Amino acid sequence: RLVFSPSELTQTEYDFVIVGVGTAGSVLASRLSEDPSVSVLAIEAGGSNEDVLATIAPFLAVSLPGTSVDWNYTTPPIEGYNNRTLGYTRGYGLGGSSVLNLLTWNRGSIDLWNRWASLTGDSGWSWDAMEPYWLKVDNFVSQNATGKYDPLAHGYSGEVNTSLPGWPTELDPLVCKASAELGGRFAWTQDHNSGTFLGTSYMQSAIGGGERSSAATAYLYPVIERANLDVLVNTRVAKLVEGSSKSGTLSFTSAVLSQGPEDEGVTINAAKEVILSAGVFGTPQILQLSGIGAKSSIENLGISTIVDLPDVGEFLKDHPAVAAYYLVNSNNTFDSLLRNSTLFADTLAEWQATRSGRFVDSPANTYTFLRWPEESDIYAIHGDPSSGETSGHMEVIFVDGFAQFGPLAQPAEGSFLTLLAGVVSPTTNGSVTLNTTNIFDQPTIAPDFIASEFDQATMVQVLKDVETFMNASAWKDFIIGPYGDFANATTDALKLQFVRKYGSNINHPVGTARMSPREASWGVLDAELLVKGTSGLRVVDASVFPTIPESHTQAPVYMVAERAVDLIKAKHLLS
Ligand SMILES: Cc1cc2nc3c(=O)[nH]c(=O)nc-3n(C[C@H](O)[C@H](O)[C@H](O)COP(=O)(O)OP(=O)(O)OC[C@H]3O[C@@H](n4cnc5c(N)ncnc54)[C@H](O)[C@@H]3O)c2cc1C
Repeated sequence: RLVFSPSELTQTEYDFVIVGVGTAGSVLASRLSEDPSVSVLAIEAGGSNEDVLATIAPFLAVSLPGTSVDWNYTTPPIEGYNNRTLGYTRGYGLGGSSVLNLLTWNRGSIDLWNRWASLTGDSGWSWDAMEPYWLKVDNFVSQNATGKYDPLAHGYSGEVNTSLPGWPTELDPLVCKASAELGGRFAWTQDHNSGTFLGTSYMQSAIGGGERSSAATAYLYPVIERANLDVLVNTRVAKLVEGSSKSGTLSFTSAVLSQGPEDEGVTINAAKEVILSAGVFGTPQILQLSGIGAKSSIENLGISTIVDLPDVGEFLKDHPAVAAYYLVNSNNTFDSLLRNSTLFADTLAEWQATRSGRFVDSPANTYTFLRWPEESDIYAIHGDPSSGETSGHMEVIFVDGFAQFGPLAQPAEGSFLTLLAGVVSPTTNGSVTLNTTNIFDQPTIAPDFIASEFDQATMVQVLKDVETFMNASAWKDFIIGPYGDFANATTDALKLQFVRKYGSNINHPVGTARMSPREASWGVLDAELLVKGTSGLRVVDASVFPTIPESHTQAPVYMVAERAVDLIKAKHLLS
């Protein structure tokens, strides 16, 4: 049941206390409460966004950042981006970021999962071992699209509805044609979710029947009335405190719940485990506030270090990206839709009446992942930071209109094509550190985009790849020419300047509580996601990723959560 205040809770102890009911937290709340003998409390900082139209209609997703469903974080000035600050979007409310993300559905490459198995020393994270969890999550509903996907690469009875684009755009055949014309690194790939995230393909998304499928709609809402599940909203976990000590280790099985900066809070206990699923910024913040983190940084705020784990909040990785715009010869891009309120209202009405039309998709239908060319000397200079040959170094997303991404707003006139270009194997590390001891104050989230030479060189390379792709003759009747400062970014140095001026990110942060082998001196969690040096405390969300996927991140979060459920059920002998 949904609960709005800690005072409405009828118990002070539950078997499991889940902190953050976002993407991973919704999976855990749903799966752990499958066993009726188990009691579960899931605590979410935000509320329910079930009725917010833009969280349901896929095309409107781009309007969600900066609204009440967003945490609205801000970064400090980022040196690599000419000391600009960026807004950093994270989902606030049930379903977390799965409710406002841009829906792209990527499983991660074969090498990504095998690398995680090797880094953690646990073959359970390998591509083969994770296949059952992918099948538990994926419910691919575009079965009639023969030739456009690999039927063997999908699940058909998982929880999240997934599909190919439902509203074809004029760009789709042009992207296919340019890919066929250029071949090589740009060649067509039937289905990235087969395991090789390289080449050009149709985008698959977490959409079914023209609506977003989120962790909230797929996992949480269908079970929210279970008698053994309390979902407490509008409440933050301010910190964890030591519960009774088990087997000589420090047991963090009590959580302090708070509804405002002045609220002293109430304490709730977990008989079995506290599971942190507060996301890549919330999880390290709670750990640090609880005295689990780098001694050198938390003691500055007067917090006593209970477990000295220097990697908490470190190794923040995200995909830097920049938008390159082209003016196009067309009246069909979504530019006219955004400028014409009658057309917009009619398109919305069509979606509301029949779940059809342009609003059934996010604004992109096709994209490409690329590796640096084999002959490039980048490998000799920097090595290969990607997971391996099934993973890319860069990505380009094709958007059929002017997508506002970064500081440029949609011009008053003209039709556009946006190429969102970025690095998917960045080597730059950022961090999340506390500013104050209050959970209601934002921590410092410093992604430090393009600080490394590899990331700078790769941003330049992907913009060259954009030009190569757009020089294919397939575009000759469609493209008028590059728009704005991108037209003048004709050298490597000017391209880097362009990135510094307009670069942003694609909202895929991971890694702030990395898993590692239990005995390793690095990392925050062991391979079963338990916080090192503690008992009864686990982390399950994007912060556990030991490396950044060279693809979009939500499906791996769902898969990690599904495996975590099995680990937890096995440990506590649950059904
Ligand atoms: C704008 C945007 C676009 C994206 N686009 C894509 C895409 O197209 N494809 C893709 O694969 N991925 C995309 N992503 C990334 C993807 O959505 C995330 O990787 C994934 O959802 C993260 O899941 P999570 O469980 O780690 O965190 P979240 O889903 O963010 O969940 C964390 C939850 O914890 C709650 N919380 C935090 N602190 C506390 C606290 N102290 N107490 C209680 N609750 C707390 C939060 O409110 C939130 O509900 C996008 C993300 C964003 C923001």
